[in-house]
Amino acid sequence: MAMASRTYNDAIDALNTLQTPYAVIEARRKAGIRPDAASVREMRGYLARIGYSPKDLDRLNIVHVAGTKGKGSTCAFVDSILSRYQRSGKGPKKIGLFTSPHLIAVRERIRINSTPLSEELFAKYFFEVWDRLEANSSVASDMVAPGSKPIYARYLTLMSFHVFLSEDVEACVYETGIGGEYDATNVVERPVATGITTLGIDHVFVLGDTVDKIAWHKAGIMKRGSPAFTIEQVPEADKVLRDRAVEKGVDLTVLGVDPRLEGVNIRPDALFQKKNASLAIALAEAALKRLNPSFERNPERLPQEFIEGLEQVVWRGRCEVKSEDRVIWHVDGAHTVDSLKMAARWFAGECAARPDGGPKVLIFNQQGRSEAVGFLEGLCNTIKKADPTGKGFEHVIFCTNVTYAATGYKRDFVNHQYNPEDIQKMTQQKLFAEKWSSLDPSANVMLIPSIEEAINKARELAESAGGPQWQALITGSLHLVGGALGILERADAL
Ligand SMILES: Nc1ncnc2c1ncn2[C@@H]1O[C@H](COP(=O)(O)OP(=O)(O)OP(=O)(O)O)[C@@H](O)[C@H]1O
Ligand SMILES: [Mg+2]
Ligand SMILES: [Mg+2]
Repeated sequence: MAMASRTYNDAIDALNTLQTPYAVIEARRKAGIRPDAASVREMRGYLARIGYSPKDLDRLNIVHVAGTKGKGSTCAFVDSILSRYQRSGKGPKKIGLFTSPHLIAVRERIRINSTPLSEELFAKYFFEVWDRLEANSSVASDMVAPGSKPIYARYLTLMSFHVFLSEDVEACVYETGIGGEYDATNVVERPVATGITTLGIDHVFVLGDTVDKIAWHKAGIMKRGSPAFTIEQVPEADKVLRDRAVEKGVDLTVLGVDPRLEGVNIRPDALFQKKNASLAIALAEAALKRLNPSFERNPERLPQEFIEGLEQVVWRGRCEVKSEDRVIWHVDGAHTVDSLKMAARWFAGECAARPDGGPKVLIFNQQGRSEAVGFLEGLCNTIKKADPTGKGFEHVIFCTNVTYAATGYKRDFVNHQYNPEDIQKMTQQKLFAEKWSSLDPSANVMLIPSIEEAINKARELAESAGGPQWQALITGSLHLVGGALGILERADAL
């Protein structure tokens, strides 16, 4: 692709061409083609094309995190703890953080010292990788097809290595994309530590439909010579993790909630988050030990840097509250059965603390996952049960992930992986609406095409009703939540 102009927007447009189109995804699904070891071999080939070997990645001192839920939160905790050591002059001078998916803009997936890469630097590194891939298009052709480019998520992973190596980052925290064994990030051979967060069911087509199959994939990031940590898991998952650790000769520690968290203000104040925090503590301790041999773990209490790092972490789009004149918005990007239960409990708790609050409104979407209809029952029942009057959501809005009514998607959210016709016809949302009406016939169920219009609808209803502030929950998809935050903050929110 010849490109005269090389702005951030040009980079995002070029990146979007690397998305696997919906038709190809469907064809693969039908043929039963799943990622396998070829994906990591391919990443090694691309690394060679941009001038690196997997050994170069050792310089980055990577903490590698896999899991079904809580990866991003755990990574953010580790990053935040390391950054406190940096400030006190006892930690790495530059810290990299690689997470997915993005909430508001693609560039937030690659951070240095907790700050998303600037648009300028993103564009610069994006096109450097692009040019190197083209200039060396036949290098390592035994590993990867000549002239090819990595698909979207793999391109960003590749680019992150180039960014962090070019910027002399001294420690990095990496979140896996999907799974572990065959994930693009698993090109990392010598991490400083690996962590596996809570396991559950997600990405069934790629990873399998039972938690033991899923655990097998996630365990693929554990590496001999690097300490591995996980938190208590359901027995089937626990067994697979332990068996694979033995097979690989890895020292795996299974952690309970860290008793040193007593008195530390973890938000939200929920067990799942304390588990994420406990895992993050162990990972940060392992990383600090590796970076600074004089670092000593204190088994009695957490150092101040840990406490501040945990209490002051910023991880957007998870359990966020925004109060407006007429509506209190609760925003959470949960999008699996288990995480939606957590989000529902959190919202129920917030409402219970406000017994005089107004009617409850739900804005929900989950695009492209047919099983998402099954997410609704738990959400509906949790809210009903938690309310002493038995009232659930009085108004329920299903919308698409299209950001704006007039201008459509923000560029960073263009997604070719979904069937455009389904979005146009709101096929998925109609299924949600039918299901909800059967779960709660008294709810006012609405179908609204864009996020902007859905938010405005809730505002209008609350405005015309008067009375106490309404209580809204926006959940089901990170794209929905990212778009909603941009609208609620009337800005790009980054
Ligand atoms: N340990 C956990 N167990 C269950 N739910 C969790 C856990 N940690 C976080 N969640 C829920 O999952 C949502 C997503 O959290 P987070 O971004 O940390 O996960 P992730 O593993 O990075 O997810 P993704 O698959 O989207 O990358 C949060 O909003 C929260 O409600
Ligand atoms: Mg996921
Ligand atoms: Mg994530």
